[in-house]
Amino acid sequence: MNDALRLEGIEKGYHLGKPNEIRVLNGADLALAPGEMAALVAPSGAGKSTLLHIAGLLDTADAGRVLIGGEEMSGKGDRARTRARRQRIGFVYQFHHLLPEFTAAENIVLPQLADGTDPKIARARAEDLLGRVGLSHRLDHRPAEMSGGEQQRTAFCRALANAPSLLLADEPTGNLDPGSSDTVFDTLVALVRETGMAALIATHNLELAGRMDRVLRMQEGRLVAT
Ligand SMILES: Nc1ncnc2c1ncn2[C@@H]1O[C@H](COP(=O)(O)OP(=O)(O)OP(=O)(O)O)[C@@H](O)[C@H]1O
Repeated sequence: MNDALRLEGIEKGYHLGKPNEIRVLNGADLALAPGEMAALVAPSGAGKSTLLHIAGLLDTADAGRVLIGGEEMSGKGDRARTRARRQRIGFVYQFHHLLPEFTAAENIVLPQLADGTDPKIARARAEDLLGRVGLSHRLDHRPAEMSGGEQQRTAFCRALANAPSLLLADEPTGNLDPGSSDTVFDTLVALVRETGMAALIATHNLELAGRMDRVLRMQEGRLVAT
């Protein structure tokens, strides 16, 4: 079976004008099997976000290949990358980035409508997903009317709206206090396990990382097993 995500020889630098070139990724390789959950642990500035953005087709590498479900994405144009991002990849950020003027359910309906799903089916899926993370009573609340943990759980549901095969999360509980971070993280893990997605989750929290199938570190712009 194809890997859910495969990175081969990824290089990335930021060119701020000589002599200020920063090399962040320097031949990073990764193979993530379907259903596998891996943690990405590295100090601040090591390049976790850069790697996740490249894997999530939000940014392009200077060199190397990105394969999603066995399909090479590196050379593809914007339309194909956008479609792959919408259908096959879910992304969770440290801050929820929910649309403030829409309710929790609407935030999960919208990406489905963008993908051509029937509105009734989209609404039913939003209700189902929010129910699974214990938010059936928050369907029609706007983000400002929810707690930080509730907002982040809604953001997880939005990432899963179009049933992607790969979830990428950039410190998904980094913005929450330690107590709610733990329970919200548990919710994310349960949701990923239930759906059988592969997931790559950047976190500073070693205890949370230890609950994944595998923990990866970044060392000199490469990924290494711990
Ligand atoms: N757009 C950019 N332009 C220039 N430099 C950048 C840019 N984005 C990131 N960098 C630099 O690249 C390096 C890696 O950044 P990145 O955000 O990937 O690290 P990180 O491991 O995710 O850090 P954190 O844990 O603090 O979020 C940092 O030194 C950062 O300053």
